[in-house]
Amino acid sequence: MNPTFPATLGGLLRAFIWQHRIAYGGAALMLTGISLLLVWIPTQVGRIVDGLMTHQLTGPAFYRQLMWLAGAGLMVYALRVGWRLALFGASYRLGQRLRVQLFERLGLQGPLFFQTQRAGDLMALATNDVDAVETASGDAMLAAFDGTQTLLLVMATMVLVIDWRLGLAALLPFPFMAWSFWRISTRVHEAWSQSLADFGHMSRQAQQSLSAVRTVRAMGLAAQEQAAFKRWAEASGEAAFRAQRWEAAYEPAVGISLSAATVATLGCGAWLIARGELSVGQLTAFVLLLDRLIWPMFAAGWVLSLLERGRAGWTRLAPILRAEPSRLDQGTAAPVQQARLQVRDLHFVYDSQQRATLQGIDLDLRPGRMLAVVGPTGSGKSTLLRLLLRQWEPTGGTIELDGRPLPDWRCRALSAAIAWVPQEPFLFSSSVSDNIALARADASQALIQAAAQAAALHDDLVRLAQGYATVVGEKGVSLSGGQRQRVAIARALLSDAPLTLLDDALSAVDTGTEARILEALRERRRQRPTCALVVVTHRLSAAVDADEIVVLRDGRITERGTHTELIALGGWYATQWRYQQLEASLEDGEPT
Ligand SMILES: Nc1ncnc2c1ncn2[C@@H]1O[C@H](COP(=O)(O)OP(=O)(O)OP(=O)(O)O)[C@@H](O)[C@H]1O
Repeated sequence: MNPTFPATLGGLLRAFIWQHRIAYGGAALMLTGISLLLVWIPTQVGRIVDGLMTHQLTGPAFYRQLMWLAGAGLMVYALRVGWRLALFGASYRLGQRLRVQLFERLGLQGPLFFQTQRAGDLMALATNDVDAVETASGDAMLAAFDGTQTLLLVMATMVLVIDWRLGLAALLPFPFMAWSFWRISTRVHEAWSQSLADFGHMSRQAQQSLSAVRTVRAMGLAAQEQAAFKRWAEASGEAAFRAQRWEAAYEPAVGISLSAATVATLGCGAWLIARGELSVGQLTAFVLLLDRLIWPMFAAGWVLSLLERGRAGWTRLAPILRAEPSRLDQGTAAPVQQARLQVRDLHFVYDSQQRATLQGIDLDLRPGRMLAVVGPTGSGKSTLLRLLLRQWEPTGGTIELDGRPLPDWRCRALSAAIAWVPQEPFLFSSSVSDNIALARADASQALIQAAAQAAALHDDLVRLAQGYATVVGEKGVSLSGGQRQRVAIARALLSDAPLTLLDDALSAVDTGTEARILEALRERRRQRPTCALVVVTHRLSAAVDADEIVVLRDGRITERGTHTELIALGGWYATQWRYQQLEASLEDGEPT
């Protein structure tokens, strides 16, 4: 577990408040000033009432007292603005820090993590759950401090300054209120936890439906997806409303308790006035002070509710923020100079699989050369590339690039050294130009165009209304599958990476285009002899010119050699080649 973040909300808030002690201290001082003034005002009113009743307060002295009251009111206003700026300024920083760290942490996680976490849930964490923790560090801290302080000050003034017997009478209903608060806060916590969990489900549902919008429509699943979304939205809303309903019960509990306290105070006060032990002004001040207790009572309920929400949010956030990165970046070597690849006795087993996906793989790829990996579907070809990219760690054996094991390289250096074109390339929702220049933001338009030409994409692009400036839509929806593949190939051609990995990346182009692209890649190796190419392909025509072809079957290399050698061997490769040649000639209408 990553120790940067404490496991509990209490721990997090303590650490954060200590870190921002000046802002919190300033807010606390201003709140104390407000509480003192708010307690002083009723006692001042009491003094004025007594002065008026005894005719001792008249003329300028009376107006002076009124001015003091007005001054105190203005001061309260100014201090209220001050604490808000200090406190909320700090609590927003917590929200911001949590969001940034969440994003950074997600960047350190590998595929295994994302196999168990869903994007929608992670979005809900970054929005709703962070909000809940932020509010707990701002509003809740304010209400807890201010409520407690006001309560203590008001009680002390009632008991010590006015009359302790009145104070005792006013306290009689308080045990009932404490019991009600405890009951209500338990229910509020349950309801908020449920609401946040259901909100996560709702976000996940929305993310899933929107990212697969074409499939959803094509399969006529829109109504079903909408119903699922509605179900989670309703469940989340219902749980939030349940929490609000329980929170609403605070008000009657406070109202009943304060009414009972007022009745007890008036009864006891009348008795004390009759005995000549209390003045009318003192009773007035006391009753006004009772009013000051409303805020601490509400604050108690509010604080409990906000902290419960914050706790529910933190319970979901902390495991993600504290999770160890699944891809350790402890290497120091950089940059990779040349694409020399050595794989020795490589084994790999996916956690969820019983059998090894790769077993005893040995490969040698020298700069300037091309390796082709072929084999039946599910034989482990893409897995091999994922291990080269360090998306997964081998369970046995070693992979060396430019003479060093992969973990010795800085992750950034490794990413910069390998241009990977996956089976389904990802395009960002920006222009085609930007998508091609992703790995080289400084590339000129001429270079981008040259890469597009080499990837046999240029002619397609000039036919688009906006040309290279065409925005490709989310995930590149406005381009065909073959165009998306060629944008990704142009991206690889433009990058400085010495090692290029094509994972069945020519499957959506015709054989003529495939040949042009392979020729461009060969030309690149000729111009930059430090570069090498690994091509995973089902179509053997893409492997013919490779310096070495390996056949993977059930995770093992069963055949290896050049095209001519493998044809002579008469194994899987030779059979597939004959079959694919026959298929191609039938498509061309040339019966053999
Ligand atoms: N993330 C994963 N978790 C568990 N098993 C996986 C995962 N990815 C792939 N596999 C399994 O590993 C095996 C090899 O898959 P891989 O994608 O490497 O095959 P491939 O040769 O590239 O297949 P294709 O030619 O169809 O793309 C398959 O049995 C697959 O089910």
